Amino acid sequence: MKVAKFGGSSVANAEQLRKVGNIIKADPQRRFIVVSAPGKRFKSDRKITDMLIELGEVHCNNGQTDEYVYPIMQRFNEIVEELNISGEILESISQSIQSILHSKNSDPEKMDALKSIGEDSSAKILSAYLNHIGISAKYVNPQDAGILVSNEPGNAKILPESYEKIYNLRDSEEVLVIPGFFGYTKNGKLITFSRGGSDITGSIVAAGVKAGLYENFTDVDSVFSVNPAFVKDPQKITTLTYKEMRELSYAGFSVFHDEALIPAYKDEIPVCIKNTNNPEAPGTYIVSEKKPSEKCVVGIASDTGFCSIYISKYLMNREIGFGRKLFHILEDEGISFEHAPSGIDDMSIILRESGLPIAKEKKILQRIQADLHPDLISIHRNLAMIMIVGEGLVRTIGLAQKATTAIASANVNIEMINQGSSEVSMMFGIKAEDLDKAVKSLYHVFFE
Ligand SMILES: Nc1ncnc2c1ncn2[C@@H]1O[C@H](COP(=O)(O)OP(=O)(O)O)[C@@H](O)[C@H]1O
Ligand SMILES: N[C@@H](CC(=O)OP(=O)(O)O)C(=O)O
Repeated sequence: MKVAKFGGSSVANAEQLRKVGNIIKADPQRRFIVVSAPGKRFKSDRKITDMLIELGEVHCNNGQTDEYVYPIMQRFNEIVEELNISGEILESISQSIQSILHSKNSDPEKMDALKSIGEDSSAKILSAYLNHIGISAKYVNPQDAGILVSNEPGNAKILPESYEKIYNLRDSEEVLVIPGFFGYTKNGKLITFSRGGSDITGSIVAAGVKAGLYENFTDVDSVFSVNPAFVKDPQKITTLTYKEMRELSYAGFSVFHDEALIPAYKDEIPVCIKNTNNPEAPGTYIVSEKKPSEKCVVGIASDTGFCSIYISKYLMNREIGFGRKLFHILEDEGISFEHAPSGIDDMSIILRESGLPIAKEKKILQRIQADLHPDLISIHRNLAMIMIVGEGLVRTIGLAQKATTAIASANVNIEMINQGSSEVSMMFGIKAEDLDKAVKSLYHVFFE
């Protein structure tokens, strides 16, 4: 049996949902369906989740919400009308929104509940549509499915006891349609995963029901070796290992959530990324092992929005506890970091800029100054990270040189390199404004 997850682009409108219906009909093994909220129908369109977040923000700031509810209901109205299914679903979506807005819950609780409306409504609409076209289907709320999560609003983690309950879903005769992106705490509180988290739900359900395959339907034929925003028609990847995909998705391949691999990986359930608009295309398989290939690099991922804290102190290497004290300050201030390359007298901490807002900067610098007495400390913003990924990296001679030459030939200065901490990846930090030319040059050297 298979779990099929359909992303926002696959449920964006009635036309897309008809394609989803055909895909489910074409394979009786597709028994567990996980859906996202309606996504963008065209480039400048808005995702329903973004509209719901905006509604939540207006509500929490005591603003007038009617004009924010209206366009959300319009989108659902259009879908329901075009699919010719019962208008009762619309009534229940509208009631759910109003009861959240009028509840006595805290703002973060209301926000997560509002965010879940997109996925929840998609699942109700799809299950009604499947029945309409003759497929016996049932909507299942994540609480009834057994998806138990930690109490971290907007950033839930699955609780291990969930899997046993999810296994019981196998007994169902009907196709089960489960909304992605959220679960419930043991106390029954609704909590969402991080953004893009419907991929996580799909993987959890696949692991729970012990599926033979987790299909992740999106709007591209495969995972490409580089983000198609940088290079036109990049090379397709046919097979990736879990390790490679985790590094790539963490470093910017937004096609699949980086946290979504773990549940599938633990149970060795293969994942296949497929295209709803072209389901015949073979897609990309993510598996635990693959045959060694002549290609040592499978992908080049990149992302912007990073900054670094650079600290220099003579004899840092001999000062016992220096690193611990520094990390303690970050922990104390609730700041997580991504990388921490260090030298004899120097250390850089790479963070997401969102984790170190300008307002916090002064306090952090003061605390580091007071506790660690560095010779020099500075913060560099607007950085981008490029990650070169491949299982063959460890056994390839001259790869770092090839990469640095490619970046140099694009006339880009490398701010930092992190190699060796992961066996399957090599990281370069550069100025964000140089990203486009550096990635193009790397792609040219490794793939063209
Ligand atoms: N390396 C990559 N390979 C394929 N797609 C990528 C890659 N990097 C970024 N993407 C983007 O990911 C998009 C699909 O992810 P997403 O928008 O989350 O889809 P969905 O709406 O199905 O959840 C693609 O349209 C593509 O623009
Ligand atoms: N709708 C949620 C969760 C999700 O996974 O969406 P998508 O499948 O469109 O990436 C979000 O936008 O974050």
